[in-house]
Amino acid sequence: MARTPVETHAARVRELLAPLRERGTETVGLPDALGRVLAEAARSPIALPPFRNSQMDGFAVRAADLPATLPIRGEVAASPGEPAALAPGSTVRIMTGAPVPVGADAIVPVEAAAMVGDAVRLPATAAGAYVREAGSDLAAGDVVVPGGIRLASRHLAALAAAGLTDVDVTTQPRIAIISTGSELAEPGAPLAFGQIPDANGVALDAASRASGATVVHRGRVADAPDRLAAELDAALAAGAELVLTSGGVSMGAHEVVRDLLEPLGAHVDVLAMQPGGPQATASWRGVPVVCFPGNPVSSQVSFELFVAPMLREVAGLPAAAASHAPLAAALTSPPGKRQYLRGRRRDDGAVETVSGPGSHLVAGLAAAELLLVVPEEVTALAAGDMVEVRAL
Ligand SMILES: Nc1nc2c(c(=O)[nH]1)N[C@H]1C(S)=C(S)[C@@H](COP(=O)(O)OP(=O)(O)OC[C@H]3O[C@@H](n4cnc5c(N)ncnc54)[C@H](O)[C@@H]3O)O[C@H]1N2
Ligand code: MOO
Repeated sequence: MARTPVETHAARVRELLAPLRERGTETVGLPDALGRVLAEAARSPIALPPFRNSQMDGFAVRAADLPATLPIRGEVAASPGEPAALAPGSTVRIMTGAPVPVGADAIVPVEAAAMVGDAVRLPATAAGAYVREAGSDLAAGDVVVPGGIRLASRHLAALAAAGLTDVDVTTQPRIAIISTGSELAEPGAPLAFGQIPDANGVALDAASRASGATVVHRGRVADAPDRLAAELDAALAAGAELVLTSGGVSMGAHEVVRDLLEPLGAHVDVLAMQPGGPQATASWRGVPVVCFPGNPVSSQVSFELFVAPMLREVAGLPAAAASHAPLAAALTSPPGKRQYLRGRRRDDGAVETVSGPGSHLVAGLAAAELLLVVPEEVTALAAGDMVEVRAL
C-alpha cells in the first residue's frame, strides 16, 4: 500500500483546523493574562511617570543656587501628598520616587553632598539632573502595549503601571483529549496484568497547553465505539473546538476510532513516516477530530508535526526551531519512511541518537532533546553528514 506523504496529511490537518484561526476575544485579569495574546492596543489612562519625581535619594535644589551650603528645610518621601514648594536658597531631603517640589529643578545624590552642621554643602549641578519628568516614559492616552503581542511579565508590568487591571485577549483554542484502548488505566492506579497507565492523555494535555491552547475535557475510553461516541459528545458539551484522540487507528481487530468514525467519513491514512504512520482526520457533529496513533512517541511527534504549528501561530509563539547539524555516528533508516529519531546534541555540536527508533520508547523520548529527521529516500548516513534537527 502506497504511503501518504507527510506534507499531504499536514495540509489536510491544516485545512481541517482552519476555523480555529478565527478567534474571539475575552477580558481577563492581568495575572491570568500571562502568555495570552492582546486583542487590541492597550492605552494608558495616565502618564508614566504620573508626576515629576526624583531618580535618586538626595537633595532637591534649584540648580542656579549651586554650588552652595544650604539649610535643609525638611524631607519629601515617596508617599502620597503634594510637597511644599522649595524656597529659594534652601534644599529638602528627597527620596527616590518622591514628588519633586515646585521650585526645585535638580536633585543632588546624597553621595555628592557633605553635611556642615545642620546645613549641607552641595556641588554645582545641571538643571534637570536626576529629575524624572511626568510623561517621560509615556503620555496619557498613549499605547502601552500594542495589539497582537503575546503578554510576558514585562508587558504586564507596563499595563499594571498604567493602572490597568484587566485586558482584552484573544480566546484560546479549546481542546478535548481522548485516549482510547481497553488496556489503559488511570496513571497511579494498580495495574492488572495487561494494563498500562495512560501516558498520552497527560502528554497531549500538556503539549496543548504548552502550545497556547486550553484543555476543556480529557477522557479515556475502552475499545467500544458507543463509549467513544459518548466521550466525543462529552467533549463537545465541554465546548471543545478540536478533539484529539490517540490509539485505535491501525489495522487490529479493535480499532475503536476507525470503527466509529470511518463509516462517518473519517479519512484514514498510513503516512510515509515513523513514528506516526497510521493517522486519521474526522469531524464529530461538525467539530474537527485529529486522530493520532496510540504509541506514545507516535502521538507526541504527531502532535508536534501536525497540530502544534497552527496552535503556536494562534498563540503568538515562535515555530519550533529547525536547523542542521553533523551526525556523531553513522546510522541506517528504512526506505520510504521519513524517520524522526530521538537525539541530543553533544558538546562538540554533533548530534547523536538516544534510545532506539521504536514508537513505544516513551522514556527514550523523555531523554531526548531534539528529533533527527532522516528523509524518506535516505537509507544510510555517515558520521559527519548533515541532518535536519528539530528542537523538542
Ligand atoms: N498489522 C499492523 N499492525 C500495526 C501497524 C500496521 O501498519 N500494521 N502499525 C503499527 C504502528 S506504526 C502503530 S503507530 C500502531 C498504532 O496503532 P493504534 O493507533 O491503533 O494504537 P493502539 O493499537 O491503540 O496502541 C498502540 C500502542 O500504544 C499503546 N498505547 C495506546 N494508547 C496509549 C496511551 N494513552 N498511553 C500509553 N500507551 C498507549 C498501546 O498499548 C499499544 O502498545 O499500530 C502498529 N500496529
Ligand atoms: O508509525 Mo508507528 O507511529 O511507528 O509506531
